Amino acid sequence: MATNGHHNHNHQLHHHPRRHVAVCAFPFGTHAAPLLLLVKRLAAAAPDVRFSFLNTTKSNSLLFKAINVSGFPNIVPCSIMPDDHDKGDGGHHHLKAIGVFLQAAPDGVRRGVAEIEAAVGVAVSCLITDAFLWFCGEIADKKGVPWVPLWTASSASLSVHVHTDDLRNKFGTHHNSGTCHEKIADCIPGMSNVRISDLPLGVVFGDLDSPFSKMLHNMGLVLPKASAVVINSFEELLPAITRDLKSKMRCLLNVGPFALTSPPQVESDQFGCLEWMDQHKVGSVAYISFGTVATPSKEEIIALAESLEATGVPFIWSLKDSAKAQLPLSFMKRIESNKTCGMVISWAPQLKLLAHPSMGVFITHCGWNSIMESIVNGVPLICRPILGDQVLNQRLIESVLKFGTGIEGGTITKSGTMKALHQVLSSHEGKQMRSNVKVLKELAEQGIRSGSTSNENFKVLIELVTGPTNGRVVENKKSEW
Ligand SMILES: O=c1ccn([C@@H]2O[C@H](COP(=O)(O)OP(=O)(O)O[C@H]3O[C@H](CO)[C@@H](O)[C@H](O)[C@H]3O)[C@@H](O)[C@H]2O)c(=O)[nH]1
Repeated sequence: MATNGHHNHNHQLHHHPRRHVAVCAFPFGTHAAPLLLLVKRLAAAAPDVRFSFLNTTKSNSLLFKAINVSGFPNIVPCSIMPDDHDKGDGGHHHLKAIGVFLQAAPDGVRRGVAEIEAAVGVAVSCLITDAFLWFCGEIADKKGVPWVPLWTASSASLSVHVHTDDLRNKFGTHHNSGTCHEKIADCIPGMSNVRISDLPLGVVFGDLDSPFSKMLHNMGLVLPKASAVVINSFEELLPAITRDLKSKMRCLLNVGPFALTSPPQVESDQFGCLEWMDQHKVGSVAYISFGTVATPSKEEIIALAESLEATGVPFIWSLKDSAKAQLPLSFMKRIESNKTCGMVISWAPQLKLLAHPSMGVFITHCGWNSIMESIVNGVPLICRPILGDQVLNQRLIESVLKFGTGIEGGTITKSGTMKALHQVLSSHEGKQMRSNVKVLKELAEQGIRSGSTSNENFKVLIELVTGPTNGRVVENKKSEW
């Protein structure tokens, strides 16, 4: 394992920090970014506490370029986790790389923590980690310090993992979702609209023995024992699920949406998207992104391009260069000769785009960060989930929160997408979706006002992480390690 040159040499400030918190990231997908944003918020509240950000070299170098921590000498990137071999294609390589990382991670964390303790000369007094790193609970417990995992997705998917054994007991386990897919996951409070087929792979169907499924199962078993589980959400969004999770956890802290409470400060607009948006009518533009992990098939990319061409809906499409090559030549020629019809770019300033008045609809894979960002900006969705929690997220959006629609048949076809675009942008139903998401936006904003839930939860978190707690009992239940 390589220690890197990232160690901070600002000895004046850090020779004797009051406390030393180890933060352990999961280096795939959009997991490390929300963790660093949370740490920034904590570091601002506790400038005399040092936060050592343990991660792989590759992830840390991308992350600390994307998120500016220059005003935070107490956040120190420590690239001492086992390095990943992420090919970033969302397929087999990605899962394999995750498996390799997960296998090496427990030792990596133990050694990493010992290294930073030796380097700083102050013992670690709290472990904040991605929830996927479930084994950190035991590491923290052995050290006698709090473990504070961050769950980066929705409370609904968290609940599914916490209730995995209940689901398996009731519905059995299956090779695929075919045999039980229309059944309702009603053994989980707040899930009366969720079908078994909406659950992530590896819970009751799929490969239950893959390293990823096992990790999620183990995580669901140990999270209730964590000192506090932190979520990028707000309690009012899914109140029944929140209530149930609170009854199962020692402490559950919704401290989001991060898009409001810890927005990233640098979002460069190198392609001039915002000026382009200025030229379009209010509520008219479609923004398209499928996140950082997976991309739809070539056929779907072509069908999406055709639907945009046929409808004439102006668009900004964030698409990796490798996938851009799959777009039809005629489509590329059209957008090159007439820039106002749309742009295809490799990375968009998503939050700023969603906040722009011209934004009309977000065609999304339903990653949780994207969903929260849509809610805080009041943007309705067209959903094309691909993996993991995304199908469940689509179900919540369509049937519970009601601010978006799927595409007929579940995959992108020209006619299905044209229909969905019409529905969201031009129909009465679309109007209703827009007004529903505005209500959620308002709830999110209320949640972060002083004295409200997310804000109060953050205060509890600060006390827990930076202590001393002045006798205040933070948890609802005693530890059962
Ligand atoms: O051009 C782009 C594309 C993406 N983003 C940002 O990238 C993030 C994407 O996050 P998300 O929507 O959550 O997608 P993934 O990166 O795919 O997220 C992974 O992690 C999420 C949180 O655990 C899960 O919900 C997803 O299923 C999983 O794929 C968001 O903050 C976007 O604002 C940009 O800024 N510009």
